[in-house]
Amino acid sequence: MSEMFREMVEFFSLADSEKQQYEAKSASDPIKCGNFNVANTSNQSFTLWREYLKLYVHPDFHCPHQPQLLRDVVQEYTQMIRVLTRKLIEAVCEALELNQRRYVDEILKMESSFQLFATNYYPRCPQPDQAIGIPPHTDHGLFTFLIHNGVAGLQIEHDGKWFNADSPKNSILVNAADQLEIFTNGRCKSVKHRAVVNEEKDRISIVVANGPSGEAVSIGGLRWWRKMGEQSIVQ
Ligand SMILES: O=C(O)CCC(=O)C(=O)O
Ligand SMILES: [Fe+2]
Repeated sequence: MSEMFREMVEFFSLADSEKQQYEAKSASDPIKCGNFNVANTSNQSFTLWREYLKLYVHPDFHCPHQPQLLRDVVQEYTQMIRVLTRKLIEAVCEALELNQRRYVDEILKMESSFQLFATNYYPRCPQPDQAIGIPPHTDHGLFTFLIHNGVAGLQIEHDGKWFNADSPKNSILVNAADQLEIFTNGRCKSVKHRAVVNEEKDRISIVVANGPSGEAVSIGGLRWWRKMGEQSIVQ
């Protein structure tokens, strides 16, 4: 993990001219970075205090050439996360008495699953109450896996209130995401969260989002819930 944080610090320290080639042009760019802008969501305007790098890493792997070791560490880490995702989906199927083989192998197609690697760099902010790292949102995919450099910032919404949700350094925090909520027909709720910034320390978080295969989506689960006499949470 510490190697990955080192590589990420190195990436964000690259000259702007080097990073510019990856500047986000469209949402589907396989490698994209960006920084400090204003976001408008649900009639609210936020000043975003962060720099980010996002990579599509599975089924096709994309990564900048610099810094040199980045490719290897991202490849190793995301491969390990795919194994973990599969185990967690198997556990969810077991708990809900869904046929694992059918859902994990045939429908979710974890071998060709979609995977996104994202790093957020939140420099210390002179006016933390006037800015935000990332505004409130839920993540796409089945699960997201989050690690950070030991600086607090993640908050989770529960019953309309925000709570600090900082995991210990060197641990992986797992969040349920949108397609898991659909797949389980609402039993696992996609967690609404945001990242706040602080005046004292730079923060880095590394987030890996794992979805089912692009061609599979989690429709299989829906058919199952309908068969069991439940109304699906999506049409
Ligand atoms: O930095 C964090 O703690 C949250 C990051 C996040 O929610 C995201 O990248 O989707
Ligand atoms: Fe998120």
